Amino acid sequence: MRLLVSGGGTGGHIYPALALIERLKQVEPDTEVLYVGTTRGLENKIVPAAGLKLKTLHTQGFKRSLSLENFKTLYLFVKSVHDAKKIIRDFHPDVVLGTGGYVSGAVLYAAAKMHIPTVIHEQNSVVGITNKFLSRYVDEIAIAFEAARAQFPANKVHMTGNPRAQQVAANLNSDYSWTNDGLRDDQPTMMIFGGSQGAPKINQSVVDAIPEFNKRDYQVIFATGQKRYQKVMEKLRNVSVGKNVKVVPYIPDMPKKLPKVAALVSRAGATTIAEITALGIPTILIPSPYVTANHQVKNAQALVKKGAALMILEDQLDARTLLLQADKIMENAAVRQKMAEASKQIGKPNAADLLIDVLKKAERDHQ
Ligand SMILES: CC(=O)N[C@H]1[C@@H](OP(=O)(O)OP(=O)(O)OC[C@H]2O[C@@H](n3ccc(=O)[nH]c3=O)[C@H](O)[C@@H]2O)O[C@H](CO)[C@@H](O)[C@@H]1O
Repeated sequence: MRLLVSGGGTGGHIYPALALIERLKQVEPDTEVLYVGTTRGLENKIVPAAGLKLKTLHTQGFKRSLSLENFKTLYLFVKSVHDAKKIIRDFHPDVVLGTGGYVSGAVLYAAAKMHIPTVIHEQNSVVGITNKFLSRYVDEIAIAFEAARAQFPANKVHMTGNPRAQQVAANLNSDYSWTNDGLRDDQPTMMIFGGSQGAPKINQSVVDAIPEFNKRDYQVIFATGQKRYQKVMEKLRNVSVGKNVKVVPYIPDMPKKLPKVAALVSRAGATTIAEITALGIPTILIPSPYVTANHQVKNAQALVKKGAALMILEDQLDARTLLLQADKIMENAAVRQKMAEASKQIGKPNAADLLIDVLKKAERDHQ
């Protein structure tokens, strides 16, 4: 299959696309892929690192209020659609897949206008603005939360789950050793990160909790977010960081590390949730309050209701609440076991295969 993929901005849109590509190449080794992203997003780092060809377009989001910037956004959209058509003509894909972010709006719109089979993947329970716009034009729509179904034209929707789930599930027997990070393999390890970019309030709470974490019988690996690392390191200048705590800017090889994690503290982004539930990782979710329609709280509640996760709302987050919940999970293996079982019940470990079926359907129906 010649597949053109577009999705960008944050890891939550990029990793599902990469997971799908990895699986497609396994089942169809002669697959050719081209990735189209934005000039500024995380994809500029992650996509070439995965050995894929990347082309970029210059796009930006609409402001919700009336603003002159919106004229520029409109201009950039029209120009991006024009540039996307050229990229599509040169690559001549069999199918075009969009995984969200403004750039996929231009690319999928261009492809639909050129009568090329199109599929979008929505990772969230509340549909993103780009996918909502595209839903009129594309052939098929794949979702990961049942709650998204009613927000799309019913005849196009397929429940697939998030392909990242299948990718991490395939690594279940990872032989990763924490000694690579200066930690030990004989202590339970808690991983902490605030989504793909890090989160200031989570970072501050972890910094404040480090003197206590130093005394625990468990380990902590904490990713600050690439751009927030310096700031955290400045705050830690006068704090001693114990041997059982490791602070890094970003964790690039999650599929290898996640199966070795005893528990996780994270935002409630859709892709993180797909990973947690595919592996059954007991988690403390701290939903981002800065997202459309507070959708991370809805994502998180789906797990909390089933006993698969605990939740701390951001306005209640500090070192004390974090430590309280962390100890509850990390100091009791039976609690972790129960949460893990509940979590696995929600997981969709064959999501990539189901999405490939949808791509094939779009291709077939065009013939
Ligand atoms: C603030 C915002 O708009 N967040 C949205 C964004 O989240 P964002 O991209 O932050 O979050 P997600 O949780 O969906 O995905 C994060 C991804 O980054 C990975 N990761 C994270 C940290 C790290 O050090 N290394 C690493 O590889 C995680 O394993 C995961 O695969 O897109 C998601 C999917 O549309 C939405 O649900 C989120 O609400």
